[in-house]
Amino acid sequence: MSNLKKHNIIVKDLSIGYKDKTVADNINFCMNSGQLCAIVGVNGVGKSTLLRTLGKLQPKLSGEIAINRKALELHSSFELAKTLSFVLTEQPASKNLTVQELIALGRQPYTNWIGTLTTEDKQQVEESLSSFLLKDLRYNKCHELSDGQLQRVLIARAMAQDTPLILLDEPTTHLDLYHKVQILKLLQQLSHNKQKTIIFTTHEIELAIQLCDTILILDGNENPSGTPIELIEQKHFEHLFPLEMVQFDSKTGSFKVNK
Ligand SMILES: Nc1ncnc2c1ncn2[C@@H]1O[C@H](COP(=O)(O)OP(=O)(O)OP(=O)(O)O)[C@@H](O)[C@H]1O
Repeated sequence: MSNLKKHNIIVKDLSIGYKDKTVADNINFCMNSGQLCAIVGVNGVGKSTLLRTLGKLQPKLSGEIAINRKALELHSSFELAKTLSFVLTEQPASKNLTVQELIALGRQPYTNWIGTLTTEDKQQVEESLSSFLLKDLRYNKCHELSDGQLQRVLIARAMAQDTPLILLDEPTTHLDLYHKVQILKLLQQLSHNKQKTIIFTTHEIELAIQLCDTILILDGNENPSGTPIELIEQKHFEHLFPLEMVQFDSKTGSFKVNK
């Protein structure tokens, strides 16, 4: 079942990008278990590239990424399947499965080669269905779901995988404000109640300020990280967007358009 040990991910002097192109460098942060963490920054600054690098979906250019004090590249695929789960916004495959079947796939790292679910696996699937408000939808096909419902299913599958680290690429895209808040609150509960480290990329900076424990701002320079209050006090949100267009109000933690 859930592993309540303390876990962390530490990144030092990380440089990310592609063969002939450095997308971002000078990335340093530490994120601990029980924390909901957002990666924010303008379009194209490298949020998804960083998330994919943290998930070992693409190689780093240089620097260090350590999960539980062990370098990411030294974790075997088998070990990583029990250490981190990755939730992508677009999930093309598996939409013909029912909600329950898709969530049960999260148990793959623990099952035998024909995928037989043990009592513990079934309990974990039930808990995930319940936590993400999916019990009434369990026999629905995934292609019948709304974007918000499908997003909950994909996160529930990651919860069923029961890894200490969960990475999500823009989990609130295409959702209305209510459903964005719903997803982020469910992620917050999961991180706090189950001591997971949950890191997600987002453009919802104001919601991240209200709901996250830690934020990493990719700004192409210092890339500061800290609690929302620390980052506000240090005025890091003020220069995120061109001042003549958008200004940050540190009293309300929100952005205002210059008319
Ligand atoms: N496969 C790739 N090969 C080369 N360059 C890429 C590749 N994928 C992305 N890039 C480039 O890397 C940079 C960072 O892209 P990335 O998607 O990480 O940014 P992002 O901050 O997530 O952007 P957005 O907020 O628009 O989703 C961009 O300049 C992008 O064009």
